[in-house]
Parts: sequence; structure tokens; C-alpha cells
Amino acid sequence: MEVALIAHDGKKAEMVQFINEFQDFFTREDISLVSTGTTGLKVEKAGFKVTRFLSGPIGGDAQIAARIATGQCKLVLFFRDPLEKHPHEPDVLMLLRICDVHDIPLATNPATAALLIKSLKQ
Ligand SMILES: O=C(CO)COP(=O)(O)O
Repeated sequence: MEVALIAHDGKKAEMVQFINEFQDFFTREDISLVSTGTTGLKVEKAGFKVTRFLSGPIGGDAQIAARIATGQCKLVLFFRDPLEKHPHEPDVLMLLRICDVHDIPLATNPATAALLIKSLKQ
């Protein structure tokens, strides 16, 4: 299953902490990770294998949305920072919308992500 990991700058540390906490899940043979550019760098530095796309503000969210629309990406963990402004907010909203269009599980904070991953581990 392809899983997208995306985090705004203020949430990248939480994303790294999260994937380390659920390392057994994120390193499974049947799980492949994709990320926006800078999040992907952090994920790689934490020791995980990940396919990186463009950085969010220059099209990375749109690339991941395309993978959802074409049936490749099946789960999205997108830790958004609600306290910051983002120049690419339209892309962010488009990604969230595409998850709903295609009924793809989407977590926008670590607490929800933990519930999803725990349920997938069972
Ligand atoms: O901006 C983002 C999501 O909207 C994330 O992009 P980066 O992972 O490149 O920082």
C-alpha cells in the first residue's frame, strides 16, 4: 500500500517522531512511502525509504493528489500547520478534496494518524 507523508514546516518534527513511533508499520515490505520534497528529506534522514516529489509550494501536493486520483496512493498523513499561512493553500485544499472524492483515508494530525495506523496494524 502506498502511503503519503506530508508535513508543513511547523509539523515536520512531529512527523519524524510519528514515523519513528510506528517504525514497524512504516518499514513493512507491503508499505511504500511517498512524500513532498522537504518532508521526504526529513523522512530519509530518519532512515526510511521514501519516494520524494516536488516541494509542496511548487507542486508536490498536486503530484500526490494526482497519485490519489489515479489509484496509486491509498492513505494520506498530512500534518497541517493551522497557525501558519501557506502560499499554496489552493493546492492544499485540492489535495484534501481529492482524498474525499476518492474516499481515501486522510489524517491531518498525529492523533488521527495514530488511530489509522493502529487499525491498519490489526
Ligand atoms: O507544503 C507542504 C504541504 O502543503 C509540504 O511540502 P514540503 O514537504 O516540501 O515542505
